[in-house]
Amino acid sequence: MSNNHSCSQRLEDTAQSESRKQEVVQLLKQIIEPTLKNDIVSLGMVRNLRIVDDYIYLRLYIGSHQQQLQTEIQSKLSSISWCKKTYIQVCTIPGVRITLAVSSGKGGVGKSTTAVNIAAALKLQGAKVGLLDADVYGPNLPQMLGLGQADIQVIHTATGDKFLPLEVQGIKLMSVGLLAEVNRPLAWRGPVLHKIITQFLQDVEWGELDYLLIDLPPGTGDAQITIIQESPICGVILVTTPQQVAIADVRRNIYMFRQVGVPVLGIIENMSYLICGDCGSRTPIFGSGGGEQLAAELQAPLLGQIPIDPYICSGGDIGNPIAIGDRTSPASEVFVKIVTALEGTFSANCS
Ligand SMILES: Nc1ncnc2c1ncn2[C@@H]1O[C@H](COP(=O)(O)OP(=O)(O)OP(=O)(O)O)[C@@H](O)[C@H]1O
Repeated sequence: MSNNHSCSQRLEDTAQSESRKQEVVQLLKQIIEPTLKNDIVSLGMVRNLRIVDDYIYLRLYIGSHQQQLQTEIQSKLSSISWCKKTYIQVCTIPGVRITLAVSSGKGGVGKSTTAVNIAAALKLQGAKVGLLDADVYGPNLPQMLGLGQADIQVIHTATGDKFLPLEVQGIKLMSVGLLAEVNRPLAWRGPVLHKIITQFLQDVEWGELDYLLIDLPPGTGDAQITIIQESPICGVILVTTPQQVAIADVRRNIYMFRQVGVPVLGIIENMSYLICGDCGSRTPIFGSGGGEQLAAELQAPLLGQIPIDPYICSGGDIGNPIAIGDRTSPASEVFVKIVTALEGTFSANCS
């Protein structure tokens, strides 16, 4: 009898907690992030929302310029009669306004190449840019920016010891590859991987950045999920090639972002076509239409279609990204178009 009673009491408590949670979510959805013009719940900024007794606990993932959202949340939730207090854990990367992830469903589609060239194109437009190479399975951003194995400096700050990013071509860079021994695979697993990644997210002294681009490992493993859950990512840029098999992998990738609520900002189709040096005609070597199909499916914009260009490959090998090294090339024009769209969305370049 008493067992039945405590059981039904527990069910009642759960139902109450669930209806309170819905009430909180509805109020939070009334708070609009002014630049992105969408509510903070849909933008994935509110995570780990829990109601315990008469207290609300949540994590707020924001850029350095969005601190006022904390006050707005407190004020909005103060109207709830049963709530004694709201506890907000603010998760931000100090000094960083906009954090974006660059992701792909599978390896080798040009995700790192795209991340480096977007960073370079943003830099050329006057933005302060950082690149976090979190591709633990194949960290190659240092090479793509012309850096060999360099020592990472650690500095003492008021909030503890921090890694100092390297600076190359005006772009700040931190890479798991810089911690690895040359020619040795990074064989981190489970808790060690989690710790290294969270340290990377929290313990780098970036200074003031308009954009931090995170080059994610391909696919949907532990490393990706940790980074997405632990960082204030405003949105993800998905890189794919035009063929169907690449697109199927991106679909799995998208599911992972939707779980956390991180919005997909757009699709970039890489290796879309080869331009004939003589007549300028375009040949779709790897098929066509994949990026458009994905964009339609996701209702996200197709930000750009990057041609196959031998300079992209050789520039990547010698550390001279095409967006800097050959600014008038068709590929560079696509990167300019992509960053113009990003700046239109975030209005982050305030220099
Ligand atoms: N548009 C392009 N034209 C010519 N070569 C390209 C192009 N995009 C990428 N490449 C080349 O393809 C190779 C793979 O690119 P990249 O390393 O950027 O892929 P990735 O998706 O980051 O791979 P992974 O995640 O496995 O590291 C590189 O040698 C790069 O120079």
